[in-house]
Amino acid sequence: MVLYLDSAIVTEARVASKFGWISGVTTNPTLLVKSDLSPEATLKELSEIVSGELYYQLTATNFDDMMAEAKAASKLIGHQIVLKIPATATGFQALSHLSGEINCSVTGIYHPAQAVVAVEAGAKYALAYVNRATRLLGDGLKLVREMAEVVQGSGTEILAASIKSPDEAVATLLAGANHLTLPFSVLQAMTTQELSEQTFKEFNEKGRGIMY
Ligand SMILES: O=C[C@H](O)COP(=O)(O)O
Repeated sequence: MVLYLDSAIVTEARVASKFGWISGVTTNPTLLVKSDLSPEATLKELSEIVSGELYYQLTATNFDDMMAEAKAASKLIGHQIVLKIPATATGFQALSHLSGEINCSVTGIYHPAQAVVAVEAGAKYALAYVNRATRLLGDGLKLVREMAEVVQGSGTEILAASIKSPDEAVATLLAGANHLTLPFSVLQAMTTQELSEQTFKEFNEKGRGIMY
């Protein structure tokens, strides 16, 4: 399992990369627009900050433009790129042409059948939007469970996104997701528990180590 930061804010990526346990950054058009820099400058900066994978979501909607955008993004980001390709008929066609040369994921999956096509077209990752699917379909965890079952044994792994809390992150992994991408606030929240803070305060008040 790996954890990614789901953000295009350069300062967040800088802090998260220093955590030491974040394997890359996922972006999408609405995250990129929140950056102070242009999408190109943001992606360039992120590629320098992050040592692992950097996800870029295609915005083109026809096949030829998707291919051109994929090549431009690949040139800009380099070997760290993972393309996020929309789960549409044209997207799957683009995926089958691109997956031999660039690491690709399929994004915006709302039905396990789309995950089956993602496998056949060569996706490295299939993305489930957990919270969004719960809001739109009633049960995002069921979607994750079914996707995990249909891709089992293939070369495609489930990357879960749209996760709003540590509880939802854990439930998503228990439902069968292989990897998670999380907003900065959720990553931070996952490190902090009031009881842990209290426990170590108590130890340190009652005893001492070699330094203090
Ligand atoms: O790129 C996908 C995002 O993680 C979706 O998250 P959201 O549903 O909060 O926009």
